[in-house]
Amino acid sequence: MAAQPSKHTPMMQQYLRIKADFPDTILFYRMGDFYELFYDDAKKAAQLLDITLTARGKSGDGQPIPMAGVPFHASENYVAKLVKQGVSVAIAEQIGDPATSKGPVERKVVRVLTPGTLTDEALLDERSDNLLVALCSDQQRHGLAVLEISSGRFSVLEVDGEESLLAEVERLRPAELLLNEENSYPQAIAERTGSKRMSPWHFESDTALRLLTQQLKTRDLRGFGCEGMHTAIRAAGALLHYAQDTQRNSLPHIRSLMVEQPDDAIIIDPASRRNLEIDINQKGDDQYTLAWIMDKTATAMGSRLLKRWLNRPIRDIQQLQQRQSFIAQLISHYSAEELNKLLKQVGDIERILSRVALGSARPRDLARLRDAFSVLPDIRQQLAQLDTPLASKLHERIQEFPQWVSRLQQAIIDNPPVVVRDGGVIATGYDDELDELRGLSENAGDFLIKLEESEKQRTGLNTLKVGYNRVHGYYIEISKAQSDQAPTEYIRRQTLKNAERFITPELKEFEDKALSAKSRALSREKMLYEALVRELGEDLVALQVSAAGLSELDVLTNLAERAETLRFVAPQLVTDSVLHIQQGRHPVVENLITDPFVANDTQLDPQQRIQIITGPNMGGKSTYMRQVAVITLLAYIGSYVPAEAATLGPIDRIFTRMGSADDVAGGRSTFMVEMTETANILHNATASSLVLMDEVGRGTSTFDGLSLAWAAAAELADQINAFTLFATHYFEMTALPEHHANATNVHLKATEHDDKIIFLHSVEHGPASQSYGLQVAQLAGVPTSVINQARAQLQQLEQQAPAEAISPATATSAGQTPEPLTSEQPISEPGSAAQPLQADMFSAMPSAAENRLRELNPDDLTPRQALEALYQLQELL
Ligand SMILES: Nc1ncnc2c1ncn2[C@@H]1O[C@H](COP(=O)(O)OP(=O)(O)OP(=O)(O)O)[C@@H](O)[C@H]1O
Repeated sequence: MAAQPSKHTPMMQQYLRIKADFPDTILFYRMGDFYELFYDDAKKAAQLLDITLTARGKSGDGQPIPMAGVPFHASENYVAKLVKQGVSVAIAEQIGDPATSKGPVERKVVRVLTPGTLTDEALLDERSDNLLVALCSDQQRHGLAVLEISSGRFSVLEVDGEESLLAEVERLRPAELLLNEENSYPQAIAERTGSKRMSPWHFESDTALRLLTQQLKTRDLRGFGCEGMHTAIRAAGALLHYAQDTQRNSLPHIRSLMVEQPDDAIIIDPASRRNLEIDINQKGDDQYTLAWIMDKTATAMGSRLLKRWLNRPIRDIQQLQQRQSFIAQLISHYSAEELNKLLKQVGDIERILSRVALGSARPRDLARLRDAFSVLPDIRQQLAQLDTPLASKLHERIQEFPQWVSRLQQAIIDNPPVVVRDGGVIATGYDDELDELRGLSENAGDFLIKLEESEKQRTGLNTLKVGYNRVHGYYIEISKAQSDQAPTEYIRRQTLKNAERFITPELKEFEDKALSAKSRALSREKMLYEALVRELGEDLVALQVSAAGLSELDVLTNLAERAETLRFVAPQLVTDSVLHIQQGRHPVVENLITDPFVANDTQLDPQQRIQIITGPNMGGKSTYMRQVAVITLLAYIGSYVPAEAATLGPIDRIFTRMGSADDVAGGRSTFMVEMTETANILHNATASSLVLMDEVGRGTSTFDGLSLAWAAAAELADQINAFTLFATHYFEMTALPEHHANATNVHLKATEHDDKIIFLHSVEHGPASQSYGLQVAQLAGVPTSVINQARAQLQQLEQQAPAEAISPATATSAGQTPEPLTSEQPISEPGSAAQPLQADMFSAMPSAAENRLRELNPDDLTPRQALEALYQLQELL
């Protein structure tokens, strides 16, 4: 990039010296009222910030130096924009005095802002976590360290295999991800916005251990329960070093290390996380997500905790039951509303406390702490009235800080300004010396008026005025006409067109005192303020524990309010392997539609493990399946659920294979995405998993798709035995229960009236009898001419229908008499036999493929065999 530093101007040499320490960071180099950026930094910033790229002087090789600049006063916005795009920024300020400097003024990097280490309120989204994550791997074992620097929460975990790793990264959504250069990662990780590759030495074991024990002030890490977690500890070391380095701070608010065990939580893979729209919808914002409906928390810290809970449902039944009984108490005591009001006054003390720890708390932060602390007694009083173990725990964790309430009330004015720099933060009466200094500078006005009066009288000059300007300080002004009558002790300072200005020894002495009093008052104020922040920092542990307790209280209060408002009930969490939901609802859809929501039952247990769900498009299949997952997820964060009753057994993972989108970035077709997700489910689901499959096989030809769908469902029913909801348009799939006793057919009911389809959205036993594809197309606005043509085509196909049923299970079993194809079946006859709705595709197939397909019995295929068979078929075709 740059030529030899010595060939440059002294200023450029200084720039390059500083830049050498920040190779992967955009350097903002302060020059007067601008921050200037050079070389590649300038090019990159010009592109990312849409600012002009210019050039300055010549570098050693005679080439102009690319340059871009941003005005100093608007820099915050530019920095925020860069950091949001995953770029780190270092800010070099002038720290030397230009008047006395020989050569360029001394400059130093005073702040480094990286996407994962932000603490400034203005740069953070208050209702989402902003995480720094480091990753270190040893073959299939992946260690992750996670830090939220704006709260001090620091945790480690280890997972096996790439799928689990991707699931964790998707859950955490790090703003910045530090990767060990030595390891190789899938594209979704390596090319994530905010990924940074670091040299292996950062991940060195011994250094990690030393750094961690120093930070946590312990001899070893035994007390944290992370023995044997070698890769996670190495990641934690790299992370801590990076955070300390960029913050230039010892991070005193990081005092503990939490270990997250994967088995403690229900695992949700990335695809399911997207499909269930937990706190981000498929478009990437939070509209109509589960969090959107569930989050009415009073504080931003509560909102962040709720999202963490929703993204990581837990499996500890005792803990969940404690949450449930706490919610029950809040409801029966009508305390949710009152608590919500009090918590609103608490605000986001979690982030404020970390700014206290980092020494960057602003005056308004302290005012907010003062207001927060003053409601703690009322909050504790509310808690004391509740009689559950969790209420007692929270009562214990949330402390009162009366000493700080009165101290902050005395110290800080009611509505302090944003920064302490210009003063006016510390209240009168808090410090005598400050009051005296302020008195001196504030009484200046009085003194000058009095001086003007007495001088006028003494000299008899009626044009005499006392004034002040920034260059010459205080002066006495007399008009030109009277100026020759000025007393002899007046010393001339400035001659104007119509007046002369003078100074007197008395005025000079006053000036010295008044001006210095002002700056002394400011520095005294700053000193007092910093001392206050430091002292608060000494109580950090108790304050942080209370903040965490308040966040939890906020989430539980919110869940109680939501349960009441949205008519939820407490689910029963049992150890039996069942999933029984009575009159379940989808909380988001229910709140979005204007028609009444049709509630539905779900019955999955050892006898009925898999539901084959059929019904027309738009009938409500996806909504029904998602509602089961959402109810499960809510139950496993301790929330009440949208149903009349629910009994849920242990769940280890939630899988969904729904919707279909190309992975253009990853170079995978719709079908490939679908199959990858299906393979993941078949490899990882267990008898305690909840599996939702929607239209598996849709992305390929009918027979490939059907065979695969059948094979996957059979595997789930027989081998895996997972709780499975399997929605399909392949009507042949409704024959599955004939072959698998634990499978059952249900369908979404619809009816026809005047040639129009009416969706009833109720889940009924048995397979659907009609697909209504044309009616739905009509409803969607497909032109009548096209619908008519399609109807004619359909009739023709029906007439050509084969004399053989084509369900994959019957394709090989000879001698079965199939039903003729028709679209005029009665609607939803429970238990009616499978009605093949597909046209005969065999006739259109090359015979080799046809023979191969007829040989297959997907019932007996393992997932791998099914995939292999599919590829063979594709080749044959
Ligand atoms: N239980 C219900 N009560 C009331 N309305 C519902 C219900 N379920 C679904 N709906 C309405 O029907 C619409 C379509 O539902 P959904 O997407 O679940 O249908 P689908 O059968 O999965 O359709 P497709 O097969 O085309 O994907 C929803 O957006 C909602 O407006």
